[in-house]
Amino acid sequence: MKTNDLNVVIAGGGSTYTPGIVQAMISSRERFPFSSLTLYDIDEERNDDMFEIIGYMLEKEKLASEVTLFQTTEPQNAFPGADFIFSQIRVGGMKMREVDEKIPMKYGLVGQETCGLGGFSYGLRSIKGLLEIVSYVDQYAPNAWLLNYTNPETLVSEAVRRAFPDVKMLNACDMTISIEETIATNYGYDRKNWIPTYYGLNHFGWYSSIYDKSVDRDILPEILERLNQERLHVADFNAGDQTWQEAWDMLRLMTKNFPGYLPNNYLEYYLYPNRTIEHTDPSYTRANIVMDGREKNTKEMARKVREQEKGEILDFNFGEHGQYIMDMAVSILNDNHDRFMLIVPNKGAIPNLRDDAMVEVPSYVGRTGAEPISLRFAINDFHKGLMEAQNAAEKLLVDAYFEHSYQKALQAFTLNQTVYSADPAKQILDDFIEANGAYWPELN
Ligand SMILES: NC(=O)c1ccc[n+]([C@@H]2O[C@H](COP(=O)([O-])OP(=O)(O)OC[C@H]3O[C@@H](n4cnc5c(N)ncnc54)[C@H](O)[C@@H]3O)[C@@H](O)[C@H]2O)c1
Ligand SMILES: O=P(O)(O)OC[C@H]1O[C@H](O[C@H]2[C@H](O)[C@@H](O)[C@@H](O)O[C@@H]2CO)[C@H](O)[C@@H](O)[C@@H]1O
Ligand SMILES: [Mn+2]
Repeated sequence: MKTNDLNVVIAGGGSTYTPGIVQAMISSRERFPFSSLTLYDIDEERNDDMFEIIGYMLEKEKLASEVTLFQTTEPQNAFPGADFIFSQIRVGGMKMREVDEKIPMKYGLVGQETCGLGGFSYGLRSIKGLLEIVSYVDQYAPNAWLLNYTNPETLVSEAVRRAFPDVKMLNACDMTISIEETIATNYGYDRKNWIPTYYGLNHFGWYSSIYDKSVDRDILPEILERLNQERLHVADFNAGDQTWQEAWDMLRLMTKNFPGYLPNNYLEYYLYPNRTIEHTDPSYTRANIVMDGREKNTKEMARKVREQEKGEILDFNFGEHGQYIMDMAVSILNDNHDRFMLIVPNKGAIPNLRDDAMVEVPSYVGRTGAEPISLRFAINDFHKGLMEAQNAAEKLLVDAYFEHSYQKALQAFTLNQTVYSADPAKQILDDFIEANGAYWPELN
């Protein structure tokens, strides 16, 4: 494997997260010596905006002569010669995210980007787009590592496992690291000392312990106690974002009612759909907030660069998101065996769960990829029951994708853990078929 002069491709180059990833690449350059960066996107305008912003960042860091920046909408120009590909596409963009969120709400169900039926709608679009990216990697750069952030992670990773079982790919989510960072900054810990044990499906899991090396013991009980006593405030990287404050308040409610474990905040959509519906405005959902915020902000940065405005142009802060994926790349490159939460085939990692479930567990990462840990205990019936039902729903949805099966899609929608009846499941499925059009596979 090449260890310097690395060629990096960002698939979904126009993503609002690209500046954060590039910032992490720049600050990790000694450990991750890259000499070219290619932005690949199907949307030329978004890609060009990002080309301007990233060009400005490289210039500012005096790297413009050391790093060649490319942009392209052609896969045959993007992928050949790549060593690392970071994937963060959003098939259908924010406009379709808005549809995913609003249709279920019309029928009184949770409308969310990755959870519930909105997540299933996004899943059927995203599988198609991500399999395309993996096929380009397979065709043009079979030795490259593909590090994937594209959502919904459990669904896309299940589909890739079936279609490309041998691709060199890691599937990651930044949520656990953001939960840890938020807790650490609120309560005065240094999470660099932590060895967390966590298990679940993506956006559907629990911490069972957090071993702190500085005190040589499990500090999860005291964190749970702190959560019981004190409000958890948004950390600076989500500052001013009311949606995240609501998420942390729901996290506290879950730890109060189901003590002993720290849940992923996304479980609120499955355990308390009534409450999450109550605090969501059905005519102005998260997609609208992001379009009016992060998306406009990115456009504005590109405009300022083009018009050579003076003063502070760069304005973004995604916390550990970029650094987390960069640290994985470094761990592969240097065979570090650092520990990350990854979405991997179970194969005994959770001993009392089916082997072929895609689960999220701590994994050590080195030159040969991910080595997941195996839990030293069987998970409890509450978590197991929730996961088994949700996992079966996800499996059925991926079956529906590959088999073009309406029946399997309806079963998946009905079994989704946010759904109380097959009636709304069918109505929502039919609405989604119409709204997604050619983004979805044909279902017969
Ligand atoms: N795994 C995680 O924890 C995590 C965290 C944050 C974001 N994400 C995911 O990252 C992705 C990007 O999020 P965003 O908010 O920046 O979205 P965005 O819409 O701003 O950016 C996505 C980009 O992908 C491009 N795109 C869409 N389909 C494509 C295709 N088939 N091929 C190439 N490019 C394509 C779009 O044109 C767009 O520029 C989403 O999937 C989001 O859910 C995941
Ligand atoms: O609603 P969005 O698009 O702002 O965020 C949805 C994503 O949320 C999680 O990632 C967060 C992260 O947890 C947060 O702390 C900060 O770093 O921003 C990230 C993106 O907003 C989640 O893990 C992703 O899967 C979601 O796509
Ligand atoms: Mn995530």
